[in-house]
Amino acid sequence: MQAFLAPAKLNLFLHVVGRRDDGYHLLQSVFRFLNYGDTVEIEVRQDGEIRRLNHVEGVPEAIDLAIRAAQLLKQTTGCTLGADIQVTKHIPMGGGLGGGSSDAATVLLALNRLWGLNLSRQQLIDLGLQLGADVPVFVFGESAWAEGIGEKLQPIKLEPACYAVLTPNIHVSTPAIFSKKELTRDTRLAKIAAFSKGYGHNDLEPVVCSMYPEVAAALDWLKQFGDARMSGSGASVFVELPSMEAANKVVAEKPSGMRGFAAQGLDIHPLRENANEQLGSRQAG
Ligand SMILES: C[C@](O)(CO)[C@H](O)COP(=O)(O)OP(=O)(O)OC[C@H]1O[C@@H](n2ccc(N)nc2=O)[C@H](O)[C@@H]1O
Ligand SMILES: Nc1ncnc2c1ncn2[C@@H]1O[C@H](COP(=O)(O)OP(=O)(O)OP(=O)(O)O)[C@@H](O)[C@H]1O
Repeated sequence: MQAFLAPAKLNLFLHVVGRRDDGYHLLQSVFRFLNYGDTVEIEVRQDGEIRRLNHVEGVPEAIDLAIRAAQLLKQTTGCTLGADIQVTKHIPMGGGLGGGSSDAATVLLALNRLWGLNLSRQQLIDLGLQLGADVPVFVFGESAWAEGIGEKLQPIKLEPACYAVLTPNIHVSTPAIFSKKELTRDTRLAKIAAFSKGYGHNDLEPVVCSMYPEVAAALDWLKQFGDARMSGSGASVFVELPSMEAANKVVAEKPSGMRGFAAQGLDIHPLRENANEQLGSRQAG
């Protein structure tokens, strides 16, 4: 089996700027990957079957985004090969860190190569969007300024940074948060040039904090160390710290009732180079 990283992401800020007719929300956000994530192991099968080797608590095979990504890629391309897929989860589920989405993107990127499909990065982004709004950025593969529902992506240069990430032991439902009446949906549109460290806020944060006191408490505690924020639709909260030593120290001192890890920003997705090669060979051919 070949092993691939599916990194976690942070939303450094997240503005809700509108709503589409289909109910999906228009966002502006900066996505940053972390050098912490799930491990996705894949082995090509000659018989065309797609099989999940692991059990994920609460995630039946039929809805597992890693498996659905493989099935979608197979259906779309008519590839006759299959795959054994094993995901070792480290990213807290429903944590706003994009775990399932990242697993799906890693499967798309890895199978594109292992099945010899030569789909372009843009084709994989389009497929990823069918699986979820957070999948495209992982296929895009670098720190991004995101618009639309998360599929309009521009690269953005970010300073190196270390983070402490805490996840209260609760599960936040993304659709439930987006459907709340109290959610503000009219933050003013900004340009990418407006972004610098500490920019913006997370519009979903007050809604999640009012529904889940555990998230409010985690944020309050983390704010003693800096400008703490929630990622995505929560429940995870994070703060930037000057070093990994400082980040590890914060995680070691975290209050009970939550998970935590320290990580560094990851500028390029480990599978990004492969996507580029595919793109390059396609253009050359
Ligand atoms: C909050 C973020 O994590 C920020 O990165 C993402 O926008 C969420 O992305 P995701 O978990 O991949 O979300 P999806 O699985 O596509 O959507 C779940 C549900 O969240 C709501 N949703 C999601 C994304 C978005 N831009 N607007 C929405 O209103 C919709 O009700 C949708 O049915
Ligand atoms: N491979 C997978 N890993 C984790 N969750 C998955 C997976 N496949 C499907 N899911 C489903 O997706 C839900 C959300 O999980 P995920 O970890 O992606 O949330 P999240 O970090 O809040 O995502 P996002 O930030 O994209 O909203 C889970 O509760 C689970 O039902």
